[in-house]
Amino acid sequence: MIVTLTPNPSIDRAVFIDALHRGEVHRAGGGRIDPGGKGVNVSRALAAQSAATTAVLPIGGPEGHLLEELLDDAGVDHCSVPVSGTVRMNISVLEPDGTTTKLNEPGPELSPAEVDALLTATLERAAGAAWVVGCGSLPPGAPTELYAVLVARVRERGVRVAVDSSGAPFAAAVAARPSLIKPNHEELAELVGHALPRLSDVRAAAHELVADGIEIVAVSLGGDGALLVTADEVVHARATISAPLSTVGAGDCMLAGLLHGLSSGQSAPDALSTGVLWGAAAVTLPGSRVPSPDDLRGIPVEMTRTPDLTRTLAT
Ligand SMILES: Nc1ncnc2c1ncn2[C@@H]1O[C@H](COP(=O)(O)OP(=O)(O)O)[C@@H](O)[C@H]1O
Ligand SMILES: O=P(O)(O)OC[C@H]1O[C@](O)(COP(=O)(O)O)[C@@H](O)[C@@H]1O
Repeated sequence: MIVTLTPNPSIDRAVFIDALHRGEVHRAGGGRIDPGGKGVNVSRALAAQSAATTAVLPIGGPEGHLLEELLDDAGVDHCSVPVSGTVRMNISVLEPDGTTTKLNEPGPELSPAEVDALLTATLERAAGAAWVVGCGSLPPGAPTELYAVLVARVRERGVRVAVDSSGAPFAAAVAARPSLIKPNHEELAELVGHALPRLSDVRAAAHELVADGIEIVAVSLGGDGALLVTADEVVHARATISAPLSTVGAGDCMLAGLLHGLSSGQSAPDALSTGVLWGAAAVTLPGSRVPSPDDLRGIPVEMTRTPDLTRTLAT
């Protein structure tokens, strides 16, 4: 069982247009809505592969009801914590060449009691879980230390904990030493405070974090795949997708595949390959649709324990 906590979930609306022109009226060729928020996407990706998962999330307002309906339709088990504000709606504008412009709302203001209720619900479900994972931005009112507190409390219960976030909440969580983190290239650079143009720079930054006590650092690198670093291993995996459709939620699918692999007994390199496969499959799908078992077929993943560290990264 993998328990996800999404303090700031969303309804994701994807709008398809030919080209984005600032300040002009666009007639969209179509659109879709999906349940959203990073932990929600991790749970959706797991549920789509029939893996056990529960998503813990705040629910409020009409968008909250819609989110619950969408999760029910997708067969995603969820634990809704009622809040007085309204779940946000995030918009992705998708152009035919794969260019994605995202507009993310801040989310509802949570009261201290609502934040406590979210943590309590997550800890209740953590018992017996293989992993608890805290994902995404924090809504207004949630303390910067929310993920750091989650890490400490989950670890006390003997359960492994992962975090995927950004900015100050991510830095605070990293200081609390979760078992696993999954920054993307930009988030890792932000965390260590300097640019990481080559794979060797990413490896060095990840090594520093491992030396500080994080067991697994998995860095997603967009079209360059992902690099996983532990105290004993450096592994790179990559899948080539010739015409990516939408990268929204790809990192969440990658994290879901990685955690699923680890909790199913795969070695870290094999689990990384599973993660990269799920992430690559996600970019072949519209909006933030998550891959079905069929979508994973026929995508070859190259994995190596001796990556070319001189590789310059595109992302
Ligand atoms: N253009 C692409 N081609 C192939 N795979 C991709 C592409 N973009 C993303 N991926 C896959 O999705 C994963 C997550 O992508 P990334 O953009 O790094 O995450 P995030 O969504 O967190 O920013 C990558 O590790 C890779 O497996
Ligand atoms: O919590 P944040 O950082 O605002 O991100 C939330 C958004 O990110 C997503 O989880 C997608 O993730 P990506 O950043 O990987 O595209 C959406 O479902 C959601 O709208």
